[in-house]
Order: sequence, then structure tokens, then C-alpha cells
Amino acid sequence: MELKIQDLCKSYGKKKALWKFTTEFENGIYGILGPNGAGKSTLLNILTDNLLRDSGSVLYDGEEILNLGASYREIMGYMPQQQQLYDTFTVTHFISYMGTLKGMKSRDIQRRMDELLPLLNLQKVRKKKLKELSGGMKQRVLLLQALLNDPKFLILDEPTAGLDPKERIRIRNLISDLSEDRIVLIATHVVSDIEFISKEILLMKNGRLVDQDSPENLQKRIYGHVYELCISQDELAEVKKEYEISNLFRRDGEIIVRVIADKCPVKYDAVKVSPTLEDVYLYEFEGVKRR
Ligand SMILES: Nc1ncnc2c1ncn2[C@@H]1O[C@H](COP(=O)(O)OP(=O)(O)OP(=O)(O)O)[C@@H](O)[C@H]1O
Repeated sequence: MELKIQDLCKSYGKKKALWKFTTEFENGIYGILGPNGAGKSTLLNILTDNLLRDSGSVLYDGEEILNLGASYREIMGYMPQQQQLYDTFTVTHFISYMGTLKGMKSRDIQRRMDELLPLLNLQKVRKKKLKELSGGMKQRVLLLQALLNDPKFLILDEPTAGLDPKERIRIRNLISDLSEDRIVLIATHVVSDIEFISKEILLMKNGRLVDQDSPENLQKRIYGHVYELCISQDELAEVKKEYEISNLFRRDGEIIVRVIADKCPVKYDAVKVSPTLEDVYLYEFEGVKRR
């Protein structure tokens, strides 16, 4: 199964929210990273068929999704950003309602619900109203409705927004478990959500695809641009001016800063370190400060 996106464009007035966006997806997890306004939501809204594109094509196994009509709903599952759910609905009522909107038969909705409720650890709260659930439970309900039709193409918008680390890890593991035999697209600001589970990361900026590669390759590419410096309090202000700081901590009266630099900051006690995906993000989107 493959999804090919070719020269996708969308503008709002003069603003090019998406510009000649071209890529291909096969089964596996793809993480989309980009600063605010990069065009992530615009892309997802076009792929979920909630927004009309200006030009370009989206082919699912060679077929334009706009021509697939209702059968696209059977292929695609969408988990939107957390929003006011139908607060007075119970979990099962909400899921049944979403299944009906997807055009599923009630027998199939029931069967999938029986499979998915225990898998997402929602069995015990199935009769509770949505307004009574914690943020993490609500996110799992949203994930469940996206999985109801066993979609081959799963689109997740900020799946862990506002969750504590335990719930975030739980959702991440679930997504990873459920990614077999489907394309999973995750847009997020939380780098750790996708760093270790994604086959590839897409970096977006100003409506364009800046880069797409495995996390390992993206990290390798900036090797030699990330350093840890051991500095004094007096040196901190200068270092802040000179470098993009990716981390800072204090230890025994010393300050250890992790910086993005175009070359080794020789005037400090500097050690070259292995880049993380967060460093890649800073390097791509904040850039290297130059004197
Ligand atoms: N309905 C709209 N009308 C006008 N401009 C819009 C509209 N929707 C988005 N834009 C603009 O298009 C650009 C891309 O927006 P988009 O919401 O797709 O970015 P994003 O990467 O999802 O941002 P965020 O991370 O903040 O959600 C931004 O400059 C935004 O201001």
C-alpha cells in the first residue's frame, strides 16, 4: 500500500500554506515536525478530505483520493486534536455514533468496539460520560474512534497534547503496536513522541517539505554541530548570544550547556556529542547563530 502526494498546493490569499508538497508513504510510522504555521494542519486537512486543495494530487495505490469518494472513509482513520467531545455521550455511545458517521454497520461497530476497548484500556470506563474522563482517557477514546474501521491510513494530529509522561508513553506504545500493515502519519510538536517509533521524519517549514529521512540519518547529518560546554555563570550570557542552546543544567557550581554550533566552540571546554532529534529540530528551524 502506498500514498503518493505530488505538488500539493494550498494558499490563503497571498499566504502559501502548502507549496509544491511532494512525498511518498509506505506502511510504517511517519512523524511530521514543524514550527507553528509550517502547514501541518493544512496538509492533514487535505489528506482527511476536510479541505480543498488548490492543485496537486494525492494518490492512494495509484487512485486519486478525491475519486475514491465514500470508500476513502473506509481506508482512512483520523484522530483530531483534543477538542470538546460530545461531553454528555458515554464512551460506547460516542464510539457507536462515530462508527455510524463512518458508514459502518452496527454489528461491525460492536465487534470492533469489543476488540478495541480492552486494547486501549477503556473497558472499565465504557459507560462513563466523556466529560467524566481524564485527558489521557479522552485521547484514547479519540484514538479508538480513529481505529474503528481498521484503517489502512491513520492520521494522528497531536495525539499526546496535554498529557502527562505516563499517558504519553502509553499512547506512543499503542500507536507503535498498531502501526503494522498501515501508514501512520503523526503531526506533533513533541519530538519524543515520534523520535523512536518513526520510520521517517518529515520536517516542514513555510508550507514546504524541508527534509524527509529516518531519524538516524537526520541525526547523522548534523553530527559535528552539537557540543556540550562546561562554563561558568559569567560565560553564560555570552554563550546564549553566540549559540542556540538545546539544554542547560547546573552541576556543582558549573553550568553544562548543550549548543548547536557550525563549528567547535574552541574557546570553551567543549565536547562533541551525538545529536538527538530535538537537536535536528533546533538546527533546522532555529538555525546556527553566527557572530
Ligand atoms: N483558514 C485560514 N485562513 C487564513 N490563513 C490560514 C488559515 N489556515 C491556516 N492559515 C495560515 O496558513 C499557514 C499554515 O497554517 P497551518 O495551520 O497549516 O500550520 P501548522 O503547521 O498546523 O501550525 P500549528 O503548529 O500552529 O498548528 C499559517 O501561516 C496560517 O496562518
